[in-house]
Amino acid sequence: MKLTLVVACALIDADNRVLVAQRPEGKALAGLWEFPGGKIEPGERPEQSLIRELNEELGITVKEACLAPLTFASHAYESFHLLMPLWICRRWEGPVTRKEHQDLRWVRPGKLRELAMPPADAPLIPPLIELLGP
Ligand SMILES: Nc1nc2c([nH]c(=O)n2[C@H]2C[C@H](O)[C@@H](COP(=O)(O)OP(=O)(O)OP(=O)(O)O)O2)c(=O)[nH]1
Repeated sequence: MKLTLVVACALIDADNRVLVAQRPEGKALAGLWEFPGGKIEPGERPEQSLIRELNEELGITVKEACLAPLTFASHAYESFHLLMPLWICRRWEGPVTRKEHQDLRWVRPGKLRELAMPPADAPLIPPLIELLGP
């Protein structure tokens, strides 16, 4: 089984809402709501990858010191096993802008279950509710 490492981030706003992004048409899991992030490129440290992805996907600049690890997902998809650490971030520079996704939404953690998310993401919701409230 191929192990795929993906880095992801829950951006958190002043009202303790979390940013979720709708995956583009034509990609795997299209239309599902995910945490911004992506695959690590060769030679990158995970935090560097995440900072790059957040800039490419949302147009924001994040300092490494503003990323805090929260939890991780480990999920067997049909063709690979996903290992996905999730960081949280409350501080960034620049406006959050939709660049690659179909749509962006700020949602209370307790509402995440109402969104269609990738199956790997379900276990990430309780730690967010624990941290931020429902
Ligand atoms: N960024 C992100 N990816 C997720 C989440 N949940 C989840 O199962 N994934 C999966 C979907 C993809 O298989 C993989 C992320 O890869 P990606 O979005 O960078 O790449 P992709 O599938 O578009 O494929 P590629 O064209 O870049 O090769 O992780 C999530 O919450 N955020």
